[in-house]
Amino acid sequence: MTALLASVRSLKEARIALQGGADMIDLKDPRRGALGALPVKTAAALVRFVAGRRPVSATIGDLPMVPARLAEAVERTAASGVDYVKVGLFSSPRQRECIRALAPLARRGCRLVAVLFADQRPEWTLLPQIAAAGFTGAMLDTADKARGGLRRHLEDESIARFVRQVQALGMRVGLAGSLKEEDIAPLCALSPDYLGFRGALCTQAQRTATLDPVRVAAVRARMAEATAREPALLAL
Ligand SMILES: O=C[C@H](O)COP(=O)(O)O
Repeated sequence: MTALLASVRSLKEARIALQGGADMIDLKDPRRGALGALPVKTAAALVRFVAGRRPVSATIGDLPMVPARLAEAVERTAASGVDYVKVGLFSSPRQRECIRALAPLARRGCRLVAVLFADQRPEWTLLPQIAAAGFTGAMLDTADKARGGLRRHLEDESIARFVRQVQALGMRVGLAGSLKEEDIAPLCALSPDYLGFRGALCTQAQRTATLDPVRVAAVRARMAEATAREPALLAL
């Protein structure tokens, strides 16, 4: 069943996401970029607030592909107590070096999720290395939120290949990137583990605005409807 990941930046938003039925609480400051990071103290306070009711993930920020900087940011973020740390693999010749630099952290038990960007010609060939480095999951997202959503940049067939490949490598797979309500059914049909949302959950669909309980409920309802159809689709 595809689960609902909701990106939140405050305690008030975390409460709305929990009450609205989000399955994963994702800590992020959308004003600071696609994977904008919250201060570690704020993240730790949010982890205490969620108190195990749902798994919690957090982003490390839109950082340059410098291995030591990523490793340091992952350690700092993990110290907040989150269950998963999301690392953006932005377009760069140093992506493989960065993945290698994070492997020791994965070996020490840090649950890492690699985020590839649909609007930056993501390299599916990185996936085996990501799995071998011990990452728990891989996600697709978009880096430039002004340039349209995931399905504007990649055909559904290509997204389906990503989902299958990540799952075949034994990792959990998530899809995000300015997803709208109408994207939910076609993407749930691909059976990813997570669909991730921020903009669609906010007032006037502005990702830098505040989570709106009415929108959270609408997305939750669409997800419930679409996931109810998943077993039937799988049986085809
Ligand atoms: O991880 C999920 C993201 O926060 C999605 O944000 P977005 O829906 O605004 O692209």
